[in-house]
Amino acid sequence: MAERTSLAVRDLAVHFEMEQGTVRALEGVSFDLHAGRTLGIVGESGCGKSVTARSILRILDRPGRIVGGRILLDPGAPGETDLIAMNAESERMRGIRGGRIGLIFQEPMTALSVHYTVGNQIIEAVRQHSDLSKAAARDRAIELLREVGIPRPELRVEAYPFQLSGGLRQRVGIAMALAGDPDILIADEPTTALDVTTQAQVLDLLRRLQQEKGIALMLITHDMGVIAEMCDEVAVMYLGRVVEYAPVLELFTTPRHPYTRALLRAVPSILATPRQRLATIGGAVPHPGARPAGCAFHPRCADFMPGRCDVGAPPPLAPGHAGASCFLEVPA
Ligand SMILES: Nc1ncnc2c1ncn2[C@@H]1O[C@H](COP(=O)(O)OP(=O)(O)OP(=O)(O)O)[C@@H](O)[C@H]1O
Repeated sequence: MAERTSLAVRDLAVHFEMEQGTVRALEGVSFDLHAGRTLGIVGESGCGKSVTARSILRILDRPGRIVGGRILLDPGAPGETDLIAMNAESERMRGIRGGRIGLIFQEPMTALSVHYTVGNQIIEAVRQHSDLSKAAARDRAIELLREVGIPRPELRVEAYPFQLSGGLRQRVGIAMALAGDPDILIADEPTTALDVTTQAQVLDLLRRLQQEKGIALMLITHDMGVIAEMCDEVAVMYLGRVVEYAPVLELFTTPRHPYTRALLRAVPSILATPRQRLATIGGAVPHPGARPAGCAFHPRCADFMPGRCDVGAPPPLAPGHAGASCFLEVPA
């Protein structure tokens, strides 16, 4: 059966207008999310992973602005919708945010309030995206807590977030993300704040939910171990661009972009110690406001070709096709 593309991001560009000038946080970012599959987005801090997620959900922080591209929900289907063309605060976009597309944060307290019980917060989220009565929504909240593996959910529904451990709180965060019955989930570093054992449990949970529900999952991480364990395809980002896109096995066996190779070299014991965080690679990521000419990675690149890589930008990737945006891929 042909896989269904749930979301297609095309040539997404995001700018932050700062006093010091325009920061081009994203430039020409393209990728697809497919039902039942997981796309990993990986790269060092500041490469644009969170800005990508927040753009899809239309919750970009000011002064961030989407200045180009398309974000197509159900691309090619009769109901295809470009999320960029929608008013971020419109009722329809609010329905999509948390309804069709759920978001799991690194720190679950970003999504939870300290003032209300977890039950009341999930009930509220369920009711925002359905016509259920309060009593039926409460039953649904208990069912969601059970689904995410919270023991004794009929008691825990009355707990306040601060009464739960970090791991249980993240499970509640996942239950909140599932409250609108989404078919697309965006998880932004969902396990970074957790200890190693809890990380493994939360990743298992995400994988199980994704497979059972056929969800299209976009998983943002720094962590090549998480990528290896969880993802079908991977987009490697550097300074606001996707520099390599590949099926996960190809990425680890035949990485094509020197940046991907550097990331993998920085985690030499990847197979021995999964979930190890990326070590830093040589040099620092430049600020997007001071993007180097040519290929932005050239000052740190082991394969730098003077007169080529510092002059023109390598051709961008064709969306959905494996490859690297690098002059090594292009005949001289
Ligand atoms: N609120 C903001 N104001 C100004 N610039 C911002 C803001 N948020 C993001 N940026 C710019 O966008 C770039 C990308 O940020 P983003 O948060 O997407 O990176 P990231 O890859 O998610 O990093 P991390 O792994 O640290 O979360 C930043 O380097 C910064 O220049």
